[in-house]
Amino acid sequence: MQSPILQVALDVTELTRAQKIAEEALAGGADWIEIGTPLVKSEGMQAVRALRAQFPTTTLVADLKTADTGGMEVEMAAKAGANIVCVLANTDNAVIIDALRGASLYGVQIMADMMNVEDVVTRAKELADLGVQIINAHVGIDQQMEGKDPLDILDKLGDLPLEIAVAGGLNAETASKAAARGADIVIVGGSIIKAADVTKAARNVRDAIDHPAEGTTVKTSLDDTIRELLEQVSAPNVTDALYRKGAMSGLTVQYVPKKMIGKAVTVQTFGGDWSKPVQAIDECIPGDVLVISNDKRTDIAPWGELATRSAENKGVAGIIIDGAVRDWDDIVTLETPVYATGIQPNAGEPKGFGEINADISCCGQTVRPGDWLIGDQSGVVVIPRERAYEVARRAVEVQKTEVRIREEIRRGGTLGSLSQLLRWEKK
Ligand SMILES: O=C(CO)[C@H](O)[C@H](O)COP(=O)(O)O
Repeated sequence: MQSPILQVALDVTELTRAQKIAEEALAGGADWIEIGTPLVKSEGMQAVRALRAQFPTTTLVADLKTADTGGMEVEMAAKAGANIVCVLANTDNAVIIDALRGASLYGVQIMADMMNVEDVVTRAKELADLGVQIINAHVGIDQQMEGKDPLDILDKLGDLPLEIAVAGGLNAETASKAAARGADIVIVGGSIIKAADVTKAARNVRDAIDHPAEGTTVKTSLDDTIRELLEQVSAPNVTDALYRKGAMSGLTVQYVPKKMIGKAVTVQTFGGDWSKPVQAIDECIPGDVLVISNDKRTDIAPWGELATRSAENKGVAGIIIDGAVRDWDDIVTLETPVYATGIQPNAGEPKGFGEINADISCCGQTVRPGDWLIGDQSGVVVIPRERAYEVARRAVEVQKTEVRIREEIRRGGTLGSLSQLLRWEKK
């Protein structure tokens, strides 16, 4: 079986960074270079021209995701130096036909991106009949964050006698599976271009697709998957993934012996009444986070060392109190993260006011039972339970992007120059 082509997608917004990444990816065994949609939107056809000048003989793919003016867009990309132009498969046939006219006039090929196509087999056959040369079984980046898998599309297209590309969050392991399932072109973006060592990451994928293997898939529960993803990231990564939302404020008292990740068990109590907070410990399962609203009272504590010890016995991942905590000298000898807005020696009476597992307001955020929390030395971020998987996936992408930027800073760049900060100021 012939090895698939490895196409590396330059999904960055700065041309100078893209050029360096392309050079490193080719050194690691990439065959084709894709001018990714973010790059072409940020830099225009100049990105294609610059990469053509830099790599005169490399196959360049312009991922325009054309949805209209097929011929015109293909002409622009072809004249700038592209060999293959990507159009959206679910656009009207009029666009595809015009793109194909342009392609034949300027000697380039058309790759049709199957994102959002319902019946992929029927559409792929139609496109092939129209003359499209390459079908891309693609799951877009936002779709990946919701758990969609390009290998499912590939499986449906696998038997068709067409040139098939596959893309969408592939890494060495999944790229190898794609090769084993017959992909002709394996397209990889993030897991190569966000690596500190792009050459090594490209080489890993190259080796993986040169030796295709199905491997074994271990099925894990959704909660375990979310937890595994959040283990890889920081609280700042998560708030970035939430477009700078979700951070709790005022948690100036922090004991963080380890990162805190877990689902909320919420408690509303009043004026230091420690009855509901202590009862809530018994409602927790290992890995939960206790989130307590003391009605913003920092003059009286509903939580202390004995409660923390009890929570630790139950495997609670951490405690957050919008209010005061006491016994701090002892709490800091334990192993459970505790966040609070104040320290105060006096507790209230255990009268039983309040509620367990109601929606509460805590440190500027609404917290509902089952929402996810991540806490580290930077603070605590709340993740709405219905978006937990998606946000965790996005946070991992934020974290991966930082890996590469960190490496570029290590090589002597500055954050401002690398990201061309001034260019992004709102005009
Ligand atoms: O076309 C794209 C996004 O629309 C990407 O280039 C493609 O999905 C490959 O990148 P990644 O491996 O990061 O998903």
